[in-house]
Amino acid sequence: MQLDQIRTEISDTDQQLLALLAKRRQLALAVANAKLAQNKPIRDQKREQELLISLIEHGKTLNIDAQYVTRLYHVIIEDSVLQQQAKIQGQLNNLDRDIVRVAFLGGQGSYSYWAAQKYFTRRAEQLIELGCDSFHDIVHSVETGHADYAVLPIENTSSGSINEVYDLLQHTRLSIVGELTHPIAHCLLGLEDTDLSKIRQVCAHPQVIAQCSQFLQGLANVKVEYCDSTSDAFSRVKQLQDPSVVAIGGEAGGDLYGLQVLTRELANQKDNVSRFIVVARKPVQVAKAIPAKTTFIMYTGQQPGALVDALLVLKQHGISMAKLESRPINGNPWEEMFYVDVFANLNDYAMTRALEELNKITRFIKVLGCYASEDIEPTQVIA
Ligand SMILES: O=C(O)C(=O)C[C@]1(C(=O)O)C=C[C@@H](O)C=C1
Repeated sequence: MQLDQIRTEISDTDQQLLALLAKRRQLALAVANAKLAQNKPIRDQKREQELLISLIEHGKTLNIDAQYVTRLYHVIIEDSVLQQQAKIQGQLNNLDRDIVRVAFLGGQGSYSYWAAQKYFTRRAEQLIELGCDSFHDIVHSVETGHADYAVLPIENTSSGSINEVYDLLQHTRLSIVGELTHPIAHCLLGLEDTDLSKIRQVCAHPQVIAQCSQFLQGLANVKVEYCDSTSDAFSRVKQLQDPSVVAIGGEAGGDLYGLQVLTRELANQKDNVSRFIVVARKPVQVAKAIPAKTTFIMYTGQQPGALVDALLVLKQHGISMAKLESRPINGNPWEEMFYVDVFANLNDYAMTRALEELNKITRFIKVLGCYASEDIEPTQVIA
């Protein structure tokens, strides 16, 4: 066969694969409704294990190795579970809207832009993108009704918590209605004729600079320019048309600005992932069929053992904590507000009781939201 002929067949095969994946998605959505009717949880790890084992076996007869099958399967199952969750949440909260207005940091190509695309592609026909210059403006645009949702980065595996976002959550009446994680693969990006040895200036967002600190320390005589967002860094490089000026950001984002990848994997940690939260004016309920997280803030006071006592309440009700963070309270030096993420639905009996008890022993407590957990653990195959 000629090269062109073979390629045509490959393209045809890929189209068939896509059509089959689309069909599988539709079947998964039908399963979601059947499960709701039968009061069953969305995730069924036993079914996943059986499927994966049988696929691995079948793969062997087709000369497809187990690792390849497993990798593909993880992607397919993650999509299946997230599609089902989004559909059920949409139905429960009457969220099925054609057009949503979403505020996020930066413009097209910023990491927050991709996170917003990823989250809402399962939830809306059309996105109106409202890029903002600061976290404050993002929150404000939802508070004032200019946007329906905001997507905000809250933590990163390399640079840790994003304090500015935590502080904004303390003072807003918005609720957390969703979360997602997004891999952050930092690259050095520049104009086509950039010579790595002649770089003079690197443009990046402060969070990105923190996540790539080790790489940046290794660059001698290079000025680091702080930018409002990753997309701001891209547009500066594009506008300046100076090959000695480069940006740090994601490859897909840089591509939108015609920038070339010069080096990859700049983050201090290999697994560089950011967690984003989605906030809105109205809280949502999470269906029982879906694993939920609840986030609340509390001020315990400074008496000895106050935090331990509060955490013991969670323990006594069998509630696991996903994260504990503390932030200073404005105007009260050395006093701390605690932010607690727990694996629990706000409507669970245990969670209701725990909050009642916490209410009695803390000086201040406020629920920031209850939302579907999008942490989809890969299917475990028991050897
Ligand atoms: O069969 C089901 O119960 C489904 O929900 C479908 C499916 C899948 O996509 O294969 C997805 C999630 C479950 O954990 C198990 C399997």
